Amino acid sequence: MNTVIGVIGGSGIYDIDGLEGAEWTSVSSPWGAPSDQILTGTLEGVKMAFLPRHGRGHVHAPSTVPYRANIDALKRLGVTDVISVSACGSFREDMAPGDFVIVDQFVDRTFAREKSFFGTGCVAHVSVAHPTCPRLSEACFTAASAAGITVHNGGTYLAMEGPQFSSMAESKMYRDSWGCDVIGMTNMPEAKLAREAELCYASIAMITDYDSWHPDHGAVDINAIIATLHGNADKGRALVARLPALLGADRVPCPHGCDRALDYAILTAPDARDPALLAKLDAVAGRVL
Ligand SMILES: CSC[C@H]1O[C@H](OP(=O)(O)O)[C@H](O)[C@@H]1O
Ligand SMILES: Nc1ncnc2[nH]cnc12
Repeated sequence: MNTVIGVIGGSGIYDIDGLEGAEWTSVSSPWGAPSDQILTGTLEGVKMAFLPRHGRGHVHAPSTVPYRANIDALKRLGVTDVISVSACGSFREDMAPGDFVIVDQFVDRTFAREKSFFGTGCVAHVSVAHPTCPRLSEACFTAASAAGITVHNGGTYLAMEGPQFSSMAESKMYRDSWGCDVIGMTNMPEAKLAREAELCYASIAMITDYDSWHPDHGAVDINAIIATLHGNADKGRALVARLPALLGADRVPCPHGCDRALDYAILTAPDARDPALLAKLDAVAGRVL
């Protein structure tokens, strides 16, 4: 099996350079239109697929990003490993703007998004106890370190609905009572859907601000975020460029079982399954259906 690296670029990252045979490709999905076309190509002999999460021109808000269509479209292109690159705020003094965090846990506070490919007619329950892939996350940490980026290995990401930033009371609660490290608006349900689609998922959080808890930094300022984003985006691209060499073109099964997440997940009896839903699940769950 071949490795195909899928990169979901967040705010400030709308393309990547250096791909051989780069081409923007339209992918249709039964889950609706993805955020944009997908840039496909090869880097150091490894296939890559890049999707701007908000679309080129930043069209989609965090609540309206078509998360299911995006993950389904990447799966249809043969993607095996998804790297999410996102802007985020920090709850930790030592996780400063400009630093990267390889996220390994989430608290999902989103409430206005479709969170599963499954439902009436085909019910499935996958585990997200460990929502990111340790192997892929390790490769991201190694790539970031080699690219000279200040990177923190592990952190809990609070996924909020947005689009407004948090109040100071919320920010302090997420930090002091809930023990979260960073905050953003997009990694959920993306990570859950990647698990349902049996894709390895790693999240690179690029810190742009201290949210609103920090006594010396005041409220989140979008202009300051954008200034930091420009520096972060180049570092993000440098990190991604190192991944093909680390992951290699020949893919061995995930030692953590991400690519077998559906083995025992589907509860609906075969004769009770909804044919229309099964048809939509062809890419995501075709391996087990
Ligand atoms: C530009 S600040 C708020 C915006 O940025 C982040 O987007 P992404 O995760 O796609 O990089 C954050 O989650 C908000 O959507
Ligand atoms: N402070 C913050 N809260 C939520 N999303 C963000 N994206 C960047 N900074 C953020």
